[in-house]
Amino acid sequence: MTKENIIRQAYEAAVERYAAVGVDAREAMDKLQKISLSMHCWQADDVSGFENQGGSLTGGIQVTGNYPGRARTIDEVRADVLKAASLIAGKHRLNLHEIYGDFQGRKVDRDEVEPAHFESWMQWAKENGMKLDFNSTSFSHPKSGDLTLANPDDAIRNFWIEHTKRCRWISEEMGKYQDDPCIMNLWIHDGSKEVPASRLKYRQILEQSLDEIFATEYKNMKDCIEAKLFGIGLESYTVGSYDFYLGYGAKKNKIVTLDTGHFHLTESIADKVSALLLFTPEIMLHVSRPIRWDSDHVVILSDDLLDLAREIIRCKALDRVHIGLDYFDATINRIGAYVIGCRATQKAFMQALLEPSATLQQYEAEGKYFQRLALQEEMKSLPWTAVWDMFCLQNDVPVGEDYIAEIEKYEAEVTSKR
Ligand SMILES: C[C@H](O)[C@H](O)[C@@H](O)C(=O)CO
Ligand SMILES: [Mn+2]
Repeated sequence: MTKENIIRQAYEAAVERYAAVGVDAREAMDKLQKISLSMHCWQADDVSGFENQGGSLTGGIQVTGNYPGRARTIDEVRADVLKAASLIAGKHRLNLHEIYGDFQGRKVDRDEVEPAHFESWMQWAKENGMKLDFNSTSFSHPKSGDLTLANPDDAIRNFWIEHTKRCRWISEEMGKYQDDPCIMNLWIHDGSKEVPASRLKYRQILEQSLDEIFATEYKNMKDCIEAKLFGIGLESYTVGSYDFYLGYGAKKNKIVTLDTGHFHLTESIADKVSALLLFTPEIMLHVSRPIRWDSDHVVILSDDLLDLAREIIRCKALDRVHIGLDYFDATINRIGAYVIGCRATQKAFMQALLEPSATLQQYEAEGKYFQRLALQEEMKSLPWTAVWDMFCLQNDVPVGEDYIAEIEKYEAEVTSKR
C-alpha cells in the first residue's frame, strides 16, 4: 500500500471513531483550514532587522545560539519565510517588527518611519497571498535605555510616542492595502533592575503616553498591548505589567496580548482566555515556550499549548482570538524552528477541534463528573493524528516527519551558503 493510501484509510477509520463520540472530523478539518497563524518575522534573523545592522539586541530579551544560515537581508528573510510557509498547511500571516522596514540602506530613525518604508512588504505579501501584522520596536536603539514610553524625560518619551503613532499609521495603511485589519502589537521593555522608589509614577506616565498614542481612531488596524513579567536586567519592576495592561485594555477597549512566556511559570494562560473575553474586545496570542524564564524556546505540542487551544475552542472564540507566534531560537535551523512551532500550534487546535465538547458540557450540567473525566481521558488516545495527516495531505504539505528532508535540502542549497 502506498503511504497516501495508508493515510486515507487511517483517516476514514478515524472519521468513524470520532463520529461515535459525536464529533464531525471533517468539520474540524474545515475549521482548522480557516485558522491563520501570524508568523513572526524575527525567527528568521535572530531579531536583528535592517535598521541597526550590527547593533546589539537590547530591551531585556536575548537570542541564544549561532547556528549558521541566519537571514541577513530583506530578500533572505522573505525567502526563508516562504520556504517555511510552504511546509505549513493553510494560509498564514506575517508579523513584522518596525525594524524590518525596507530602508534601502538609508538611516531612517524610529521617529521618521512611514508607510513608504513598508510598501515593498505590502506588495510582496499580496503577491504571496499573505496578510501582514505589525509591531512598534522600542528595543535595540540608543534611546531605548530602561524607559521609553514611561520615561519622565519628555524628550525621550515624545520620541517613542512619535514612533508608536507612526507605527499605528503604518498599520492602518497595511490594513487598507490588504483589505483586512492589520493587528498592531505594542510591547515596551520599560522597567527597573531594582525596586523603584515609586512604582506608580512610571505607570502614570505610561498611561498618559498610551492615551496620546491612541487618540487617533483608525478603521483598518487594531491595537494590542502586551504585558511582561520581567526582562533581563529589569527584574524587579515592569511598568507594563499584566495588571496594568489588563486594566487599561478593559477600560479603553483595547486588545490584550497574551504572550505565553510572559507569566509566572505555573500560571495557566488558558485560564485567562474566558476572563479576558468577557471584558476586552479580542485577544492576541504570542504563542511561545518559556523554560524557567521567558526563554523563547521553539513552540512544541505541550500540555500548556493544548489547554490554551481547547479553551479558545470551548469559548467558541476563534473569531475573537488572533494567534501569533513569538520565539527565537538560533541554536537550530531557523526554518525548521518556524515549521515545528507552527505545526505544533496547528496540532493543538486540531485536537481541540476534535473534542466532544457538547457531550462533556452535558455531563457537567448533569453532575456526571466521572463520565466527564473518563471522556476527557479517552480523548487523549483517539486517532487525532490520522486526521492531522489527512489535513497535511489535502494541503499538499509534507506529512509527518517528511518535512525534515525538505529543510535539510534547503539548508544544503541555500542557508549553508550564507
Ligand atoms: C521581539 C519581541 O520579543 C516581541 O516582540 C515581544 O512580543 C516580546 O515578547 C518581548 O519579550
Ligand atoms: Mn511577545
